[in-house]
Amino acid sequence: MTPGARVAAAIEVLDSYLSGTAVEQALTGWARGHRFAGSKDRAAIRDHVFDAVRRLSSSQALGGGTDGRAVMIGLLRGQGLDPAELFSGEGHAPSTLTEAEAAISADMTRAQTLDCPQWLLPEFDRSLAAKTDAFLDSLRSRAPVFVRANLAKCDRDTAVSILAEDGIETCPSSLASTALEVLTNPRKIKSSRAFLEGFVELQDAASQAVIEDLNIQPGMRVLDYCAGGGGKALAMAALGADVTAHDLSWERMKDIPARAERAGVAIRRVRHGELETLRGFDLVLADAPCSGSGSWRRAPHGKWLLTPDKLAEIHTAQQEILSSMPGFLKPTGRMAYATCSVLCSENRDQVDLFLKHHEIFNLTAECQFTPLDGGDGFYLAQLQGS
Ligand SMILES: C[S@@+](CC[C@H](N)C(=O)[O-])C[C@H]1O[C@@H](n2cnc3c(N)ncnc32)[C@H](O)[C@@H]1O
Repeated sequence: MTPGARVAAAIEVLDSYLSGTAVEQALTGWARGHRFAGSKDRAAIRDHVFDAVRRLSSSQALGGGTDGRAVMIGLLRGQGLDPAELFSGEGHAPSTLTEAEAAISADMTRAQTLDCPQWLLPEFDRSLAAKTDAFLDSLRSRAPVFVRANLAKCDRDTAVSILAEDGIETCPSSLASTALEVLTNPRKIKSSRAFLEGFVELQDAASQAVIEDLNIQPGMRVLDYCAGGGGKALAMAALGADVTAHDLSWERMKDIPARAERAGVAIRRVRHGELETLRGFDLVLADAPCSGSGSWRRAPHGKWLLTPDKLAEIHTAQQEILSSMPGFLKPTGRMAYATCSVLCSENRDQVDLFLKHHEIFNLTAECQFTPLDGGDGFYLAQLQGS
């Protein structure tokens, strides 16, 4: 496919997305109907689409409309390119720009310039103060890819060498002692020997930093209360913790056994109803459901899907999770509350509310990562009873 034909394909996918189809589903639907497209074409189309979703409001303003064609015109303009070069009308490229399309000059609001839903801007300002604009701007670009060296099988230098055998160049990240930033061939990771034999796992560097901050010791009994696919459970098990994984949804934990086997670690899974029988953990971690605002570089559709009502539901779930954690701790145990969000309303406000109703607990440590540190945005608060 020519570069112009790839843009035309991205316009089709964006039209489907903008009419309500989930972005992954819109991409898969297009690929099914165009089996001639090779993997490089599909990757290029995917990149256009995700770039456009990251920059949706500025692209719509710069393209002078709300459909896929306007978004792609605006995206190219926002990237400093001349859309007329790809909108050539030749072959399968999109038709040439109309006079009106060529003449658009946009006067954007701050929210449009930063590609932030207008209603969320005050909460970002409250949460990040002077860093808000730089943070929101960082969400407009692709996220780097990181892997975690699995200390249960190798050290970080060995992981670098094994990845290099498959042409995957990496460099150490300063965010965590296990983290490697992938510099070349990120799409090859899942088929590399390093991944298939469990020497590395895909995991964001800030996620790894959160685990490092927990100071896990071998033999520590840890409950991963919101384990999901097990990213953090695996990282803690690799440090020698005795990990029990729990999630409201059993289905979400279905990959944990295979991932644990590949990593050479053991993780026990418990169903929601069985948890009441388990007590006395040294550490209970809740990597709570959240808006995902810290990872919107990676999952940019999240920012356009969030509504005030959905955020309110998330707050309620976070409060309930925090309140149920103390029941699983041993008397001197520690609670760790984490989100991949940078919003105060999901982080410190939740912790303050918990502390107000649980006076014997103290906040012993707190940290907030943002994409300006290199990885995703992540919040961690640690609490201990007195
Ligand atoms: C941010 S994800 C966890 C990601 C995971 N810790 C990882 O590192 O891969 C949040 C998880 O919380 C789960 N969850 C939502 N509400 C819950 C609740 N009330 N109790 C326990 N888990 C819950 C969701 O099903 C989801 O899997």
